[in-house]
Amino acid sequence: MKIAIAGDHAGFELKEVLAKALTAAGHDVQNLGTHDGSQPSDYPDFALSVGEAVSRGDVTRGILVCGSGVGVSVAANKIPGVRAALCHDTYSAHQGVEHDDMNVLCLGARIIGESLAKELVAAFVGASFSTEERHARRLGKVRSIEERYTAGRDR
Ligand SMILES: O=C(CO)[C@H](O)[C@H](O)[C@H](O)COP(=O)(O)O
Repeated sequence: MKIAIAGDHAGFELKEVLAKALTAAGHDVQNLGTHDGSQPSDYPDFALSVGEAVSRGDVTRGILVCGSGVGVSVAANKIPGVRAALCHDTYSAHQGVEHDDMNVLCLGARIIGESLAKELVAAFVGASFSTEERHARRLGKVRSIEERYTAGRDR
């Protein structure tokens, strides 16, 4: 799977660990920074990079890591076509894909450890959107909300 991953200074170390693990598992990983965790950086910049890669269809999924996971999830969800969520339990990490077609997983490096983060990522990338009609119907309603605010605008 093509996956874009990024994070700010707070997420740098965990992001690097996850990028290596995903590559080792055979995924095509685009590491969009930060590439220097010693320098302060701003989470919206990375949410934009990953969100745009997902929105354009350059990658299938995105992963964002900041201190809490909140900042990147707030920022990424501003981008049309992005369905980002902060998940620190494995049920949400796969159910968010199965029911909600979540395409960006957000993690908080100051909250969880490497082992849980790896399990969350595995649950996320291993899940697929359900074929059951009710989920497609609900996703259509989510898309209608987005279209109400983006109609007529350039992406
Ligand atoms: O964790 C976050 C809140 O969602 C942010 O994305 C940043 O990682 C955090 O604010 C960084 O904090 P710092 O005090 O500037 O290191």
